[in-house]
Amino acid sequence: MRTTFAASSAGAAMSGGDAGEADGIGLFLDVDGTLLDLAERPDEVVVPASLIADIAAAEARAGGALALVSGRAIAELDRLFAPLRLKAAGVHGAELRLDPDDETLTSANVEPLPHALWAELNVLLRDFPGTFVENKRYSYAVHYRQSPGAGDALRRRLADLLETLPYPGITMLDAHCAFEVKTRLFDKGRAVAAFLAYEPFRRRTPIFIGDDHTDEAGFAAVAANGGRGYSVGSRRPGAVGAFASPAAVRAWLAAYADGAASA
Ligand SMILES: O=P(O)(O)OC[C@H]1O[C@H](O[C@H]2O[C@H](CO)[C@@H](O)[C@H](O)[C@H]2O)[C@H](O)[C@@H](O)[C@@H]1O
Repeated sequence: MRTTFAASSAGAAMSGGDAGEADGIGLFLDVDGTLLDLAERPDEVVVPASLIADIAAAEARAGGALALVSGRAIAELDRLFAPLRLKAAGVHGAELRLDPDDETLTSANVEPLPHALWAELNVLLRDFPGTFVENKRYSYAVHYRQSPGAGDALRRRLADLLETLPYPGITMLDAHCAFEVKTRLFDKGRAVAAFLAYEPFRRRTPIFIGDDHTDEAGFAAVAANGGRGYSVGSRRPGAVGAFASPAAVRAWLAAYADGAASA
């Protein structure tokens, strides 16, 4: 069963508590292109066994204040990072799991996208061999990694489609060789804000690490709450620094988990 989550009212209902344990940071980690190297297809990513152990140890060092903030669905994150079941935001914040013992919640007012739009996208993609669309209920990700030259034409066709179809409020975001078709009702920034209203994130200094345009809302949210965003590869708008690669993020996480690095 899914429940609707309203960040503001639930946050106000939280009791107080000292969040000053550990070293005072709250870690928000993007997945693809940040913790994991990018792969040709979404189901081809490799999760190093050492990463699972390092995330668990980093979560312990952060006093539990660690969450995945991903474009993937939470069920998919659980499969990738098994046996861990982490605090997580999925599908760019449409799904929230503030406590690993809880079920997955959907953000307030967020509904699955219309099936008719899914059908329209599949028809459109017949003109773009090598592309495909991934159905995440609250977002349809149109992938063109295997047809990289198609990006510009595909962007124009998708924009035209969204303009002409009767689905108000649906937009698309540029991602890595993909366009995320979603409503404007949720994003990674709002997901981070929801976590920050809860223990153990309250009063922590939030750190967000992400790699693409969809992560920029996360960088803005941590900056607005006294924290810092770091991108991966190039330095993206809103980030105060950048890791060279996902391998560099994993190395930092391992060092942080060991107590050999801080944030
Ligand atoms: O927010 P993230 O955790 O970074 O997830 C973003 C998207 O990741 C996946 O797509 C991306 O990674 C694939 C595997 O490396 C790659 O083939 C694809 O080109 C990338 O766009 C995932 O499929 C999406 O649903 C996520 O939104």
